[in-house]
Amino acid sequence: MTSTFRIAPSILSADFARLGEEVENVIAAGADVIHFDVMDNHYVPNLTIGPVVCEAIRPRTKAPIDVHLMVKPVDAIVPMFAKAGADIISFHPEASEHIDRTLSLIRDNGCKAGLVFNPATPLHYLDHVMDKLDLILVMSVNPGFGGQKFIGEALVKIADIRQRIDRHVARGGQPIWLEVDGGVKVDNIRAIAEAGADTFVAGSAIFGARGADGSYRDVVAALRGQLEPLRRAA
Ligand SMILES: O=C(CO)[C@@H](O)[C@H](O)COP(=O)(O)O
Repeated sequence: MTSTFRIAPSILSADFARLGEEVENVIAAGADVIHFDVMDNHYVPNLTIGPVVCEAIRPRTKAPIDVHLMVKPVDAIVPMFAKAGADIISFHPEASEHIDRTLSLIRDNGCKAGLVFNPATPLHYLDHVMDKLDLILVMSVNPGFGGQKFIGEALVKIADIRQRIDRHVARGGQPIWLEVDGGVKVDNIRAIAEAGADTFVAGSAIFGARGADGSYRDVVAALRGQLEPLRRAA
């Protein structure tokens, strides 16, 4: 069990007309990471935001910007996001012709590198690249939209990846974040953490729960509160 947990609001569910303010508000509310969903209407059936938006929000926070690329092909857009201020860039293995090369490209551009697993993507893609990973993202919904229901089978995959990461670290490997994205709520975050995740993306659960004071403090505190007993037990 890890003692470090990170809350990563997905700005896909934020008010895009006030995006800079929304980024500042969730970080002020106690979140750790800004999760930035990039969809191309090709790899996934939706279209969202690109490097210019990343560049626009970069000055609004010192928190890491965690870019989740749901695009195909991947490589051409990596340097653009690095230049726009991304800290972490992750992509789907099915969307890259050369996974090892794309991971190197991300790190060579000064960012941390992540690989993303859809609900039906097999874990063998991890087999030869653990040394090149800083983050593994498990999708607990099919990618493309916020507000979907958590797919329970993801817990099995999280537990499997947790074992792989722990074995890797025990052999002297670098730390790797284990992030989960899709349908994460106050009522399931503890079970997700118990399965082995340490980083939790939440879109509708956070941006749909602005408190009476106009802030996101209560919902971020409620998510963290669910994790507190695990942190003490670690
Ligand atoms: O990448 C995606 C969806 O493709 C996610 O980041 C969603 O934006 C999460 O939204 P919620 O399920 O938390 O509402």
